[in-house]
Amino acid sequence: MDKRKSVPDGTGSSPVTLYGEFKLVGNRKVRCAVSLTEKELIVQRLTAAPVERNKVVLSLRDCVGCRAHHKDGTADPAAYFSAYFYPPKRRWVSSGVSRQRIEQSFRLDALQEPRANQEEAEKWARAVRERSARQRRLRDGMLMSELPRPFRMMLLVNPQSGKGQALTLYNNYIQQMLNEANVQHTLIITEWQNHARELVREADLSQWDALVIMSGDGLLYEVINGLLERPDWEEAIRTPLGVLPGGSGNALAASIHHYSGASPVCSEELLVSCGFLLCKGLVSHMDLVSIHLSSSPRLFSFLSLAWGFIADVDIESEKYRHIGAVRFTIGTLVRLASLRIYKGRLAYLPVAEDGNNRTIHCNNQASSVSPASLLCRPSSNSPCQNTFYNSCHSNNSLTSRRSESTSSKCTTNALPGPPDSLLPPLDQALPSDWVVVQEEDFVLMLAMYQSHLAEDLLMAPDATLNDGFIHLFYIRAGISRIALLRLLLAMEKGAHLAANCQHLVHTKVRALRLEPFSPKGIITVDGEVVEYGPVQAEVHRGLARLISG
Ligand SMILES: Nc1ncnc2c1ncn2[C@@H]1O[C@H](COP(=O)(O)OP(=O)(O)OP(=O)(O)O)[C@@H](O)[C@H]1O
Repeated sequence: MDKRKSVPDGTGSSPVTLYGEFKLVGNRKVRCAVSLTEKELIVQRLTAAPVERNKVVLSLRDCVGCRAHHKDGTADPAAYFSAYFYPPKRRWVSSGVSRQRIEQSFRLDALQEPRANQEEAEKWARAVRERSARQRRLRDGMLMSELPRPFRMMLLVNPQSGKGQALTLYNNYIQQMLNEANVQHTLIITEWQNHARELVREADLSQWDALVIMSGDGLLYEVINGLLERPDWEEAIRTPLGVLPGGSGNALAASIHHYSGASPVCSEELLVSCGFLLCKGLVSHMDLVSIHLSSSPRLFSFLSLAWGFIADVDIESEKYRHIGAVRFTIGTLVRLASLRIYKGRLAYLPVAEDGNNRTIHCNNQASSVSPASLLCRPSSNSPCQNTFYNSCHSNNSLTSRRSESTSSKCTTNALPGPPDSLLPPLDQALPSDWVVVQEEDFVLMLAMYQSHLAEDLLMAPDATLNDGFIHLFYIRAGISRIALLRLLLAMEKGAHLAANCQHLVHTKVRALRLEPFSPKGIITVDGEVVEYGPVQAEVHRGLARLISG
């Protein structure tokens, strides 16, 4: 059966390493010539019709799994093997491409002995799996790290996320894909806010190869913060994370879909795409950003920090949650109708030309620091004269600011998680190499570390998973409603940066500080409301690991 021959009408890209002739499951009358190369599974029906019409060539890059099986409790001596593919296919009704499931199942009955048929089926299933794993690991000529097989996954599903359909989506799409890929998973349905955070804070992580959420971005925010609250945070945050879109925004899911090189898709197609990437199990590093607020503990963020128009729309549209992602459109129109100006002070540490930024001690002296050295208290002898405070408020005496700051502590050091080497305490003046934005009237401030802010908002088109940048956007006051609407519409395809709008500023930074002036307002981190008031942030390049295909 295994004749190891070249198939004369193969694709010619690589030689056939395994060949067999089997019956097609579902149509036993049809026999097929099945050839396996290093890159493809080629199935050719042995009928009189012209060859090209009878041939299916499936790339092993698109294969999530292959298994051998037989029919229990029957006298049938045959064995079977089934391979599962999710190739990108052109849509029928609209332009674009989405992944669609193809199963190829074969019946092996050439031998009398059921055991011999089973062994042959297992040999094929193993060969398909091994070759598709090799194809997965080699992406763009680069060797990617891969989760072990089979991998054990904790899958946290928020039944309330989005339109409340995450569990149904799991049942309809994901369960089957995970079984096909032989991913062992334990399903945990979250029951209250912070349930996921508590679970991962206490979990025995040696039991899991990956922690995956099926929800909106809020549940991943909980998982990341839960991991970084552990005493063993350094090891814990290395646990590969995964996302399956089940919320209304699904920004990280849309970002990893975008990084995979795929074109925009609708929600259910995004779910299949992310399910496929999850089954492939390729792991990359992902940037995290530490966030300091006045009196709350330090937080970690994987997506965004927002103030002004976008934060308001996100939170004010919560009341339309039942209608899904359309809530953002309605929220945008409502807020546009009564456009607000947000007053505050914004400063940032730009990305240095050489790509490196100096680090500071708590006393603002520039040098590289060890975590232990950050345990110091801020010095009253700061050498930095051109500070955030004194450059913006010349009537505020530096001395009085300094006396305030000497009472503050470097709060990061008492907590688990990496120390922040670029940030002085929040109530202390900023170093001289920070840029202070001259304007103090804004329509919005948005710091992004991934490409998408929502499924249909490509905010930072050139962002990558671990570029080490905070992509800082702000829109100055004075923009007309119509110009703002045009910008927001352009964001859908990431065209806003080319729109030449004088009011929009985009820059790449390592750290930032925002000090809103109004006593009330909304600040969001990864779409979740946090304490309103002064806030600062620093990026930690590649701190987390994400299954991203
Ligand atoms: N069973 C539950 N009941 C109520 N809230 C929950 C439950 N499980 C999780 N949560 C909370 O729901 C909040 C929203 O979740 P999530 O962000 O994942 O969904 P979403 O808001 O619909 O999606 P998106 O952020 O994409 O808009 C999170 O803060 C999470 O803590």
